[in-house]
Amino acid sequence: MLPPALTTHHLSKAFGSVQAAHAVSLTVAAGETLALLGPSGCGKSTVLRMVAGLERPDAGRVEIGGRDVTALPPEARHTGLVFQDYALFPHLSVLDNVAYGPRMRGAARAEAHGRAQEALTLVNLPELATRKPGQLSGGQAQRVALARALATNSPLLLLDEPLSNLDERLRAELRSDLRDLFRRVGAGVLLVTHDQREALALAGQAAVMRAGQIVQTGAAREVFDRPATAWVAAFLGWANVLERDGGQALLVPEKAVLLGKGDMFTLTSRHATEAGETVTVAHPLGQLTLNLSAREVGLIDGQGLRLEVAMTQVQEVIDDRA
Ligand SMILES: Nc1ncnc2c1ncn2[C@@H]1O[C@H](COP(=O)(O)OP(=O)(O)OP(=O)(O)O)[C@@H](O)[C@H]1O
Repeated sequence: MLPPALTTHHLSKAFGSVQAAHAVSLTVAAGETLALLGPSGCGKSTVLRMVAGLERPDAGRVEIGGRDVTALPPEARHTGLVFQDYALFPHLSVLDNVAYGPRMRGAARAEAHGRAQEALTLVNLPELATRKPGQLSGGQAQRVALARALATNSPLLLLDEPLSNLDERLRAELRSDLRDLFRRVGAGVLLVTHDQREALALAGQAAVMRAGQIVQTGAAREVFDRPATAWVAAFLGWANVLERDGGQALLVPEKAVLLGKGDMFTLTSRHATEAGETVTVAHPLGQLTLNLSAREVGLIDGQGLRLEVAMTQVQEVIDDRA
Protein backbone atom coordinates (compact mmCIF):
# COMPACT_ATOMS: atom_id res chain seq x y z
CA MET A 1 0.00 0.00 0.00
CA LEU A 2 1.19 3.53 -0.77
CA PRO A 3 2.20 5.67 2.22
CA PRO A 4 -0.11 8.64 2.90
CA ALA A 5 0.45 11.64 0.62
CA LEU A 6 0.66 13.76 3.79
CA THR A 7 0.78 13.28 7.51
CA THR A 8 1.17 16.13 9.97
CA HIS A 9 1.98 15.25 13.56
CA HIS A 10 1.05 17.79 16.23
CA LEU A 11 2.00 20.83 14.17
CA SER A 12 2.00 24.03 16.19
CA LYS A 13 2.75 27.63 15.34
CA ALA A 14 2.34 30.87 17.30
CA PHE A 15 2.66 34.42 16.01
CA GLY A 16 3.37 36.43 19.17
CA SER A 17 0.44 35.75 21.46
CA VAL A 18 -1.73 34.25 18.66
CA GLN A 19 -1.68 30.45 18.60
CA ALA A 20 -2.38 30.08 14.87
CA ALA A 21 -2.09 26.28 14.93
CA HIS A 22 -2.07 23.99 17.93
CA ALA A 23 -1.13 20.29 17.71
CA VAL A 24 -2.64 19.84 14.26
CA SER A 25 -2.55 16.19 13.16
CA LEU A 26 -3.94 15.36 9.73
CA THR A 27 -3.61 12.57 7.21
CA VAL A 28 -4.24 12.77 3.47
CA ALA A 29 -4.21 9.27 1.99
CA ALA A 30 -2.60 8.78 -1.42
CA GLY A 31 -5.06 9.88 -4.10
CA GLU A 32 -7.46 11.31 -1.51
CA THR A 33 -8.71 14.90 -1.15
CA LEU A 34 -9.05 16.43 2.32
CA ALA A 35 -10.89 19.73 2.70
CA LEU A 36 -9.64 21.88 5.57
CA LEU A 37 -12.55 24.04 6.69
CA GLY A 38 -12.94 26.75 9.27
CA PRO A 39 -13.79 30.42 9.78
CA SER A 40 -11.48 33.22 8.75
CA GLY A 41 -8.36 33.40 10.92
CA CYS A 42 -8.68 29.87 12.38
CA GLY A 43 -5.26 28.82 11.05
CA LYS A 44 -5.97 26.99 7.79
CA SER A 45 -3.41 28.85 5.70
CA THR A 46 -0.84 28.56 8.45
CA VAL A 47 -1.18 24.76 8.36
CA LEU A 48 -0.88 24.75 4.57
CA ARG A 49 2.15 27.02 4.69
CA MET A 50 3.86 24.76 7.25
CA VAL A 51 3.20 21.76 5.01
CA ALA A 52 4.60 23.64 2.01
CA GLY A 53 7.67 24.68 4.00
CA LEU A 54 6.85 28.39 3.79
CA GLU A 55 6.39 28.66 7.54
CA ARG A 56 8.51 27.00 10.18
CA PRO A 57 6.54 25.08 12.83
CA ASP A 58 7.33 25.72 16.52
CA ALA A 59 6.72 22.02 17.11
CA GLY A 60 5.56 18.95 15.23
CA ARG A 61 6.46 17.06 12.10
CA VAL A 62 5.45 16.97 8.42
CA GLU A 63 5.73 13.78 6.36
CA ILE A 64 5.09 13.78 2.62
CA GLY A 65 4.81 10.40 0.94
CA GLY A 66 6.14 8.81 4.13
CA ARG A 67 9.28 10.98 4.16
CA ASP A 68 9.99 13.40 7.01
CA VAL A 69 10.36 16.80 5.30
CA THR A 70 10.11 19.02 8.38
CA ALA A 71 13.65 20.30 8.01
CA LEU A 72 13.56 20.65 4.21
CA PRO A 73 13.08 23.90 2.26
CA PRO A 74 9.93 24.27 0.10
CA GLU A 75 11.62 23.30 -3.17
CA ALA A 76 12.83 19.99 -1.73
CA ARG A 77 9.36 18.94 -0.54
CA HIS A 78 7.93 18.13 -3.95
CA THR A 79 4.48 19.63 -3.53
CA GLY A 80 2.35 21.40 -6.12
CA LEU A 81 1.05 24.69 -4.76
CA VAL A 82 -1.88 26.84 -5.82
CA PHE A 83 -2.62 29.97 -3.81
CA GLN A 84 -5.49 32.44 -3.94
CA ASP A 85 -3.64 34.98 -6.05
CA TYR A 86 -2.06 32.31 -8.27
CA ALA A 87 1.07 34.47 -8.83
CA LEU A 88 1.97 33.70 -12.44
CA PHE A 89 5.17 35.24 -13.81
CA PRO A 90 3.90 38.06 -16.05
CA HIS A 91 6.90 38.11 -18.40
CA LEU A 92 6.81 34.36 -19.17
CA SER A 93 4.46 32.64 -21.62
CA VAL A 94 1.80 30.32 -20.24
CA LEU A 95 3.90 27.34 -21.37
CA ASP A 96 7.03 28.64 -19.62
CA ASN A 97 5.04 29.42 -16.47
CA VAL A 98 3.82 25.84 -16.34
CA ALA A 99 7.24 24.42 -17.29
CA TYR A 100 8.89 26.41 -14.50
CA GLY A 101 8.46 23.74 -11.81
CA PRO A 102 9.93 20.86 -13.83
CA ARG A 103 12.78 23.17 -15.01
CA MET A 104 13.61 24.08 -11.40
CA ARG A 105 13.73 20.40 -10.58
CA GLY A 106 16.32 19.85 -13.28
CA ALA A 107 14.24 18.72 -16.27
CA ALA A 108 15.68 19.58 -19.69
CA ARG A 109 13.80 22.29 -21.59
CA ALA A 110 12.13 19.91 -24.07
CA GLU A 111 11.01 17.54 -21.35
CA ALA A 112 9.71 20.39 -19.17
CA HIS A 113 7.76 21.80 -22.12
CA GLY A 114 6.33 18.35 -22.85
CA ARG A 115 5.13 18.04 -19.25
CA ALA A 116 3.74 21.59 -19.34
CA GLN A 117 1.83 20.88 -22.52
CA GLU A 118 0.36 17.73 -20.95
CA ALA A 119 -0.68 19.67 -17.85
CA LEU A 120 -2.31 22.38 -19.99
CA THR A 121 -4.24 19.67 -21.80
CA LEU A 122 -5.40 18.30 -18.44
CA VAL A 123 -6.90 21.69 -17.54
CA ASN A 124 -8.37 22.10 -21.03
CA LEU A 125 -6.16 24.97 -22.15
CA PRO A 126 -3.72 23.44 -24.63
CA GLU A 127 -4.26 26.25 -27.16
CA LEU A 128 -3.20 29.11 -24.86
CA ALA A 129 0.43 28.02 -24.40
CA THR A 130 1.96 31.03 -26.14
CA ARG A 131 -0.12 33.71 -24.36
CA LYS A 132 1.19 35.88 -21.54
CA PRO A 133 -0.67 35.81 -18.19
CA GLY A 134 -1.93 39.38 -18.82
CA GLN A 135 -3.88 38.07 -21.81
CA LEU A 136 -5.89 35.52 -19.80
CA SER A 137 -9.30 35.73 -18.16
CA GLY A 138 -9.52 35.05 -14.40
CA GLY A 139 -10.75 31.51 -14.98
CA GLN A 140 -8.00 30.80 -17.50
CA ALA A 141 -5.32 32.16 -15.17
CA GLN A 142 -6.68 29.94 -12.41
CA ARG A 143 -6.44 26.91 -14.70
CA VAL A 144 -2.88 27.83 -15.63
CA ALA A 145 -1.98 28.00 -11.95
CA LEU A 146 -3.44 24.53 -11.53
CA ALA A 147 -1.56 23.26 -14.56
CA ARG A 148 1.63 24.63 -13.02
CA ALA A 149 1.00 22.60 -9.87
CA LEU A 150 0.11 19.49 -11.90
CA ALA A 151 3.22 19.74 -14.08
CA THR A 152 5.38 19.13 -11.02
CA ASN A 153 3.96 15.55 -10.94
CA SER A 154 3.83 16.03 -7.18
CA PRO A 155 2.19 13.34 -5.08
CA LEU A 156 0.68 16.15 -2.96
CA LEU A 157 -1.19 19.20 -4.19
CA LEU A 158 -1.76 22.08 -1.79
CA LEU A 159 -4.62 24.33 -2.82
CA ASP A 160 -5.51 27.46 -0.84
CA GLU A 161 -8.95 28.74 -1.90
CA PRO A 162 -8.15 27.87 -5.52
CA LEU A 163 -11.47 29.10 -6.89
CA SER A 164 -11.97 32.15 -4.68
CA ASN A 165 -11.31 34.78 -7.34
CA LEU A 166 -13.80 33.40 -9.82
CA ASP A 167 -17.44 34.20 -10.41
CA GLU A 168 -20.09 31.65 -9.49
CA ARG A 169 -20.49 30.25 -13.02
CA LEU A 170 -16.76 29.59 -13.42
CA ARG A 171 -16.49 28.17 -9.92
CA ALA A 172 -19.21 25.65 -10.68
CA GLU A 173 -17.54 24.71 -13.94
CA LEU A 174 -14.07 24.31 -12.45
CA ARG A 175 -15.43 22.44 -9.43
CA SER A 176 -16.61 19.56 -11.55
CA ASP A 177 -13.47 19.65 -13.72
CA LEU A 178 -11.27 19.52 -10.65
CA ARG A 179 -12.92 16.45 -9.24
CA ASP A 180 -12.20 14.54 -12.45
CA LEU A 181 -8.74 15.97 -12.62
CA PHE A 182 -7.79 14.92 -9.08
CA ARG A 183 -9.02 11.43 -9.85
CA ARG A 184 -7.00 11.22 -13.07
CA VAL A 185 -3.70 12.49 -11.64
CA GLY A 186 -4.06 10.39 -8.50
CA ALA A 187 -2.36 12.96 -6.26
CA GLY A 188 -3.26 13.57 -2.63
CA VAL A 189 -4.87 16.98 -2.23
CA LEU A 190 -5.05 19.28 0.79
CA LEU A 191 -7.71 21.83 -0.08
CA VAL A 192 -8.23 24.91 2.05
CA THR A 193 -11.65 26.38 1.47
CA HIS A 194 -14.42 28.26 3.20
CA ASP A 195 -16.89 27.17 0.53
CA GLN A 196 -18.85 24.19 1.76
CA ARG A 197 -20.21 23.25 -1.62
CA GLU A 198 -16.65 23.16 -2.89
CA ALA A 199 -15.60 20.93 0.00
CA LEU A 200 -18.44 18.47 -0.56
CA ALA A 201 -17.97 18.45 -4.33
CA LEU A 202 -14.22 17.88 -4.26
CA ALA A 203 -13.24 16.19 -1.03
CA GLY A 204 -13.86 12.72 0.32
CA GLN A 205 -12.51 13.75 3.72
CA ALA A 206 -12.97 16.93 5.74
CA ALA A 207 -11.34 18.47 8.79
CA VAL A 208 -12.88 21.42 10.64
CA MET A 209 -10.60 23.89 12.43
CA ARG A 210 -11.50 26.30 15.18
CA ALA A 211 -9.02 28.72 16.74
CA GLY A 212 -5.94 26.75 15.68
CA GLN A 213 -7.24 23.28 16.51
CA ILE A 214 -8.89 20.48 14.57
CA VAL A 215 -12.31 19.97 16.15
CA GLN A 216 -13.69 17.30 13.83
CA THR A 217 -12.34 15.13 11.05
CA GLY A 218 -13.75 12.26 9.00
CA ALA A 219 -15.53 11.45 5.75
CA ALA A 220 -16.82 14.77 4.37
CA ARG A 221 -20.42 13.55 4.09
CA GLU A 222 -20.31 12.27 7.66
CA VAL A 223 -18.89 15.56 9.01
CA PHE A 224 -21.65 17.54 7.24
CA ASP A 225 -24.43 15.14 8.28
CA ARG A 226 -23.26 14.45 11.82
CA PRO A 227 -21.48 17.51 13.24
CA ALA A 228 -19.80 16.60 16.52
CA THR A 229 -20.77 19.77 18.36
CA ALA A 230 -23.15 22.73 18.15
CA TRP A 231 -20.33 25.01 16.99
CA VAL A 232 -19.42 22.71 14.09
CA ALA A 233 -23.09 22.44 13.07
CA ALA A 234 -23.56 26.21 13.15
CA PHE A 235 -20.32 26.72 11.20
CA LEU A 236 -21.45 24.20 8.59
CA GLY A 237 -24.64 26.17 8.11
CA TRP A 238 -27.19 24.11 10.06
CA ALA A 239 -30.23 26.35 10.50
CA ASN A 240 -31.59 24.64 13.62
CA VAL A 241 -29.10 24.32 16.44
CA LEU A 242 -31.38 24.59 19.47
CA GLU A 243 -30.06 25.39 22.93
CA ARG A 244 -30.89 22.93 25.72
CA ASP A 245 -30.22 23.02 29.42
CA GLY A 246 -27.00 21.57 30.76
CA GLY A 247 -24.69 22.78 27.98
CA GLN A 248 -26.29 20.61 25.31
CA ALA A 249 -27.88 21.46 21.95
CA LEU A 250 -30.29 19.71 19.60
CA LEU A 251 -29.48 19.51 15.89
CA VAL A 252 -32.63 19.34 13.80
CA PRO A 253 -31.94 18.57 10.14
CA GLU A 254 -34.37 20.06 7.62
CA LYS A 255 -35.33 16.61 6.42
CA ALA A 256 -36.49 15.71 9.95
CA VAL A 257 -39.27 18.31 9.71
CA LEU A 258 -42.34 16.76 8.06
CA LEU A 259 -44.77 19.42 6.88
CA GLY A 260 -48.53 19.26 6.58
CA LYS A 261 -49.10 16.69 9.32
CA GLY A 262 -49.05 16.67 13.10
CA ASP A 263 -49.90 19.66 15.31
CA MET A 264 -50.34 23.27 14.23
CA PHE A 265 -47.62 25.71 15.36
CA THR A 266 -47.55 29.49 15.17
CA LEU A 267 -45.28 31.25 12.68
CA THR A 268 -43.21 33.95 14.37
CA SER A 269 -41.62 35.36 11.19
CA ARG A 270 -41.89 35.06 7.42
CA HIS A 271 -39.46 36.27 4.74
CA ALA A 272 -39.84 35.83 1.00
CA THR A 273 -36.92 34.08 -0.74
CA GLU A 274 -36.21 33.24 -4.37
CA ALA A 275 -37.50 29.70 -3.84
CA GLY A 276 -40.44 30.47 -1.54
CA GLU A 277 -40.19 31.67 2.08
CA THR A 278 -37.98 31.34 5.13
CA VAL A 279 -40.16 31.08 8.21
CA THR A 280 -39.65 30.56 11.93
CA VAL A 281 -42.02 28.43 13.92
CA ALA A 282 -42.59 28.45 17.68
CA HIS A 283 -42.08 24.76 18.47
CA PRO A 284 -41.66 23.18 21.92
CA LEU A 285 -38.08 22.24 20.92
CA GLY A 286 -37.32 25.92 20.21
CA GLN A 287 -37.65 28.39 17.34
CA LEU A 288 -37.39 26.30 14.17
CA THR A 289 -36.19 28.02 11.00
CA LEU A 290 -37.53 26.43 7.83
CA ASN A 291 -36.84 27.13 4.18
CA LEU A 292 -40.10 26.49 2.38
CA SER A 293 -40.55 25.96 -1.33
CA ALA A 294 -43.39 27.84 -3.06
CA ARG A 295 -45.48 24.66 -2.85
CA GLU A 296 -44.79 24.29 0.88
CA VAL A 297 -45.75 27.93 1.47
CA GLY A 298 -49.21 26.79 0.35
CA LEU A 299 -49.40 24.65 3.52
CA ILE A 300 -49.43 27.75 5.73
CA ASP A 301 -52.83 28.09 7.31
CA GLY A 302 -53.49 31.62 8.57
CA GLN A 303 -50.47 32.25 10.81
CA GLY A 304 -49.86 28.58 11.54
CA LEU A 305 -48.12 25.57 10.01
CA ARG A 306 -48.77 21.92 10.70
CA LEU A 307 -45.61 19.91 11.21
CA GLU A 308 -44.05 16.94 12.90
CA VAL A 309 -40.39 16.51 13.86
CA ALA A 310 -38.97 13.01 13.32
CA MET A 311 -37.13 12.78 16.64
CA THR A 312 -35.06 9.77 15.51
CA GLN A 313 -33.21 12.15 13.16
CA VAL A 314 -32.54 14.78 15.82
CA GLN A 315 -29.07 14.65 17.36
CA GLU A 316 -28.06 15.87 20.81
CA VAL A 317 -24.56 17.33 21.00
CA ILE A 318 -22.44 19.49 23.27
CA ASP A 319 -23.14 23.21 22.98
CA ASP A 320 -19.65 24.67 22.71
CA ARG A 321 -20.64 27.89 20.93
CA ALA A 322 -20.00 30.29 23.79
N1 LIG B 1 2.82 36.14 9.48
C1 LIG B 1 1.95 36.34 10.47
N2 LIG B 1 2.23 37.18 11.48
C2 LIG B 1 1.36 37.37 12.50
N3 LIG B 1 0.17 36.76 12.59
C3 LIG B 1 -0.18 35.90 11.63
C4 LIG B 1 0.68 35.65 10.50
N4 LIG B 1 0.07 34.75 9.71
C5 LIG B 1 -1.11 34.47 10.28
N5 LIG B 1 -1.26 35.15 11.44
C6 LIG B 1 -2.41 35.04 12.37
O1 LIG B 1 -2.63 33.68 12.65
C7 LIG B 1 -4.02 33.38 12.68
C8 LIG B 1 -4.34 32.32 11.65
O2 LIG B 1 -4.18 32.88 10.34
P1 LIG B 1 -4.42 32.04 9.00
O3 LIG B 1 -4.09 32.94 7.85
O4 LIG B 1 -3.72 30.76 9.10
O5 LIG B 1 -5.99 31.80 9.06
P2 LIG B 1 -6.97 31.26 7.94
O6 LIG B 1 -7.84 30.27 8.62
O7 LIG B 1 -6.21 30.80 6.77
O8 LIG B 1 -7.79 32.56 7.57
P3 LIG B 1 -8.49 33.00 6.18
O9 LIG B 1 -9.61 32.04 5.96
O10 LIG B 1 -8.98 34.38 6.50
O11 LIG B 1 -7.44 32.97 5.13
C9 LIG B 1 -4.73 34.71 12.45
O12 LIG B 1 -5.05 35.25 13.71
C10 LIG B 1 -3.70 35.55 11.75
O13 LIG B 1 -3.92 36.92 11.98
